Amino acid sequence: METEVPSSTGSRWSRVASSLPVRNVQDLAACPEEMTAQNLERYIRPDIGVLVEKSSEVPVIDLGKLFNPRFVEEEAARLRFACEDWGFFQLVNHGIADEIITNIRSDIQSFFQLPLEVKCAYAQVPGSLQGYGQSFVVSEGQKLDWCDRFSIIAQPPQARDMKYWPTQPRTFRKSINDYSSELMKIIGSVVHFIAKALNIDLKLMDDKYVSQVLRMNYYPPCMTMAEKVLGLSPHSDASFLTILLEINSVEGLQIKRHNAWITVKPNPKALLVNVGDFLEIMSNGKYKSVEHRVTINANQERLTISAFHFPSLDGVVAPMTTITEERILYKTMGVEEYLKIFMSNKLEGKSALDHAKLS
Ligand SMILES: O=C(O)CCC(=O)C(=O)O
Ligand SMILES: [Fe+2]
Repeated sequence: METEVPSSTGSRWSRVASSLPVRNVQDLAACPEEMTAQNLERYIRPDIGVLVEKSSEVPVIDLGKLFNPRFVEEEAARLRFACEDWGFFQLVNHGIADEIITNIRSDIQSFFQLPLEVKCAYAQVPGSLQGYGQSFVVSEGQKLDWCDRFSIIAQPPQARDMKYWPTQPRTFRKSINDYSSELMKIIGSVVHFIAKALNIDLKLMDDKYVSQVLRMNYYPPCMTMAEKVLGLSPHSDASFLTILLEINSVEGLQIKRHNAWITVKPNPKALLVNVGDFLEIMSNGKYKSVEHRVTINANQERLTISAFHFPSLDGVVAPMTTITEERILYKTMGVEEYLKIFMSNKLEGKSALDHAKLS
């Protein structure tokens, strides 16, 4: 492996996001004899809760309609409602070529099928955010997620450590690169319509989505106690906007709504977009960064790729006084400072957003 020192932006990211090492769950789940009560103890949650609603549909937004003068007004109103009321929407007619989606799906599946040592080797990038395993493991006693993740910085081009990106499967770098670039275009369009909906100058949002971190999530099935573990603990995203692609249409994502957990039905044609903490702060709470989590299946694995879009680490995010005549509810937050709070053990059960709220 090459040992060149990654770019300074890369190492700054890694200072923000360090994690304690834990065992890979894909490996654990593949060894029935190791699925002992003792080995599973750190994953079992006493508090999963059963308030699950199945019926409600996450709003669907058609990107084609937003670009069509005949439909734009109606569709923009639906976008506004989705961001205010749900914090989530399914983006259809997004325009990414089928081939690009098919390739990223197939390469992520192949990547997670590689032997553990191979995947781990790709993760050993000194001073970089790139990593394989679980993020956010900050204390020895913490409950663990039933999930393995592989993260990389994908944008901006000068900050990514492309030379360390996996070369297996052979087409992986190209698939990641193509998918990442397409998302940058889409996010630009979505932000354009969000700025319109909020009635603010688009320029004020230009710098809010320049960085993109991709996280590929692998949730193994858990035969023995699927209903007692979580793939991902409840959280809101410390991003401006997140775009999720479900790789294999296996259910698992739940959104908190009116104090119940709503299971999102996979839609292979859609990208799932959600408002992150930075957009909540910027919109002075008008748009909501909603809590979500991932549950586990007994027999089927689930795979997804999350794309988190952020301002640059040097940036700040402040509530836009023009959006609202109401009282300012959030502090001006440095992006790096906020991410450090989000990923640190200083939360003491509070959400990172609480640190951004003015009392
Ligand atoms: O994998 C999923 O369904 C959700 C992932 C997610 O919420 C995240 O990566 O922040
Ligand atoms: Fe998330």
